Order: sequence, then C-alpha cells, then structure tokens
Amino acid sequence: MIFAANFKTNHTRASTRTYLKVLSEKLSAKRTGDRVMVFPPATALDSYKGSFTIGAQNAYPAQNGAFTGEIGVEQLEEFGIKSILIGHSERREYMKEDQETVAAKYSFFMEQGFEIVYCIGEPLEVREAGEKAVADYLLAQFEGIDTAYEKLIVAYEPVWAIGTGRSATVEEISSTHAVLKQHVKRPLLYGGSVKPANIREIISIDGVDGVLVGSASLDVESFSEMILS
Ligand SMILES: O=C[C@H](O)COP(=O)(O)O
Repeated sequence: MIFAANFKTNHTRASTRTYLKVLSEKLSAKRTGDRVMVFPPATALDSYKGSFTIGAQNAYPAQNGAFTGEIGVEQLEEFGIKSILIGHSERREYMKEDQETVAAKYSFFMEQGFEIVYCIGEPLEVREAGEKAVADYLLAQFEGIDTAYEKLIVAYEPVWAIGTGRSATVEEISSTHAVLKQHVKRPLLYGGSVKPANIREIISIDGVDGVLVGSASLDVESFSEMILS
C-alpha cells in the first residue's frame, strides 16, 4: 500500500523538518511493504533521512535555464529527488496546465527516469452525467501519456471530492478503479477527502493500491494514524 501526502501550499521548511522527524520515528511500526511518500512545498525540499520518499509537487520540464520562478531537474538533483506529481487538478485549473502541457511534462520527466504520480479526476458535472461520461473523461486524460512506463503511479482524484470532506463512495471508487485498471497496469491511488475516519474502508477496496492525501496529511499525527491503522 502506498500512503502519499501532498502538502500543497502548506508547511514551511522548519515545520516540514519537524513533521518528517516525527513521521520517521513513527514509521518504524509500519507494515512491511507499505510505502510512504511526502510531497512538501518546493522551499522545503531537501535530502531528508527516513523510510519515506520525498517528491516534488511540480517542476519545470528542463534540466535548468531561463525559466523565471521555476525549479528544474538541477534543483531536484541537489537533494536526490526523483519523484514528482504531474497533472494534479489544481494545476490544471489554477495554473491552466492543459493536457498537451501535462503530457509534455510527463514525457520529459519519464525520459529523466523520474517516478511519476500522474493525477486524473473528473469535475462534478461529469460525475453527474454518469459512469460512461466519467470513464470517457478519465481515459482522455491519458492522451499523450505512456501508461506502460514502469515508474508510473496513477492517482484518481475526483475533483469534487478534493478538499470537500466528502470522499467518493466505496461504489464510486470501486467501479472507477475497475475501469482504470482495465487500461493501466500500474499502481492506482485514490485521493479526495481521505482521512483517518475512512482510510480503512478505502484501502480495503479492490483496485485501490494506496492513497494521495491532502488536508488530512498536514498533521503528522493524522497522517501517521492513517499509515499505521
Ligand atoms: O493531492 C491530494 C488531493 O488533492 C486530495 O486532497 P484532500 O485530501 O485535501 O481532499
């Protein structure tokens, strides 16, 4: 099982250091075979020691160069970071990353040998249009994406469940993951209001290989509780 924390625009360098120190102490009790990944904000990236993987929430698809405000591979290599989130719905929405942009970023970091957590998810109006509409929407988000890449992890995050406190139902997760598993033979995470109260139910669903957690991962006790539950 993969437990991934996406801090988004939360935590500082100091609070991330404290968080990871506490997390590292707790993870000695985790089940063998579970993986823990933490995606802190860029200012908190560093080469931390612990039984977790540190990943970047984003990076510009270049080794380095004249890309004001961006970080590239050079800045990630300094800390030995080789995992990255790509396609998160918040970047598609707020940073206007369209499918072409997302696919180009994916191809670049795939060529660099990065482990990629590739995020997909439908808006509420698509969910309300029915399961076929959801399947069509999600499969279109694999346009330009090499789903055979051995370092690919997919995260299914229905947009309407992100940050709302209302996760998708067991039936919605089960049926959607079943469709995705027909097309992608890689680990498949669920994200969208995962928290200690629903984690057991969600990771017990067939086709769920882990979770990508936002809000409920910001507190190390909460994230640890989900991992160790
Ligand atoms: O990357 C994490 C997802 O956006 C889920 O966020 P959330 O747990 O706050 O709903």
